[in-house]
Amino acid sequence: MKPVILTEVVLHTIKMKLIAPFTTSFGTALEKHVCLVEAVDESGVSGWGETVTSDEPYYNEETTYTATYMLKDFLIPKVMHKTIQHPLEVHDMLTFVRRNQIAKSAIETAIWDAFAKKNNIALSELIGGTKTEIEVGKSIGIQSSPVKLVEKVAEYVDEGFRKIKVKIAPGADLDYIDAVRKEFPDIPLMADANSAYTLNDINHLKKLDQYNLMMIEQPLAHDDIIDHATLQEQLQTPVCLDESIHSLEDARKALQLGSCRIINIKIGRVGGIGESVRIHDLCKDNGVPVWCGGMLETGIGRAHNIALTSLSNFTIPGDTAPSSHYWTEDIIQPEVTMDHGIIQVQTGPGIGFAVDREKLDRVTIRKERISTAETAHPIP
Ligand SMILES: O=C(O)CCC(=O)c1ccccc1C(=O)O
Ligand SMILES: [Mg+2]
Repeated sequence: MKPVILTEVVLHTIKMKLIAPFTTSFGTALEKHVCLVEAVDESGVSGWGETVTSDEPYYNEETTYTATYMLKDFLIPKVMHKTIQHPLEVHDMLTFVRRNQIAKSAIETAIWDAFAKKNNIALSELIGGTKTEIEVGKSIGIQSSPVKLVEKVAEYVDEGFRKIKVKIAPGADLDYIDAVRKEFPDIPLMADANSAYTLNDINHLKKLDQYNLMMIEQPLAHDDIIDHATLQEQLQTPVCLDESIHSLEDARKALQLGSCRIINIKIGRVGGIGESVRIHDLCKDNGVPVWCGGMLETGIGRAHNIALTSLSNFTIPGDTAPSSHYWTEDIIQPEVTMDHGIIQVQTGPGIGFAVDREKLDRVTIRKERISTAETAHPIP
């Protein structure tokens, strides 16, 4: 296959308003700033990536602005003008910078898209995806009351979503789940705590076992895999890890310790598509199912998620809901749409969606071009 050689990277910083506020145990998001990374190959082909960051460092330590800075001063200079034989090489090229996985993922995913487009192959096919369509779930933020939540769940079940994920936090947990289960005894239902509990809450968390949940996602600290193992031993409900898994090594250790029975793979959180595929394969070899989490992405991040989810061990519906659930207008053509809870995997080259330049320009607040590998810092 033809290698990629980047001659220019364009950073499009955009601001988009969410159609509705999204509340988790760490706060409420009303709008998002993201940096879209356009990686231009010497052939003129552009590949696209997205910093799936939040505006504040509450989910993890990164923000859109820290990610943009890391990209400009360290990560892009490292890959600029290099001959990249295959995008699987990019992960290791970027390990000279510690952590900053979302920033790394933004340029890594752009290179995957550029490489796939240059070689006229769908991203899904390039990574070994076998599914032609994927099942989708809906992640629902914390609502003002259990009644409100039940209304929302009813709406999304009617729309055809294959899984309902409810955000929980102390004070908004058992009553909420109880109300949903009473109304919907059989739907695939799960809870996501975003690290809102500690092991002191173990007896409280055990009460969730009566609701036949598919899993509880990240109940304990964002940086923990030890206490999660203790909790999993005492819970019937499978524990799923999100925040705690940043790499293949983290996943290996969590599985070895028994910290979870399911892993939520987010491309941004683990530093890109290469590492996502490796974690998928490890889980598959160990009989551990995975699913693709969401970060309220624009169409670009959403497109990467769809391609990734085409891998065979993504057996649980993900959080990749259609564009219209987040934005009045997405920046890709066509937008991501869903039919009875199913999204078709794109078959066109790369991510298979085109960036709508006109719509992009309307939400752009800054545009910077980088074409040199020179920086203020020595790059090893
Ligand atoms: O994109 C979606 O719809 C899922 C949103 C979601 O749950 C989420 C959004 C922002 C930060 C963390 C999370 C999470 O999965 O924990
Ligand atoms: Mg989560």
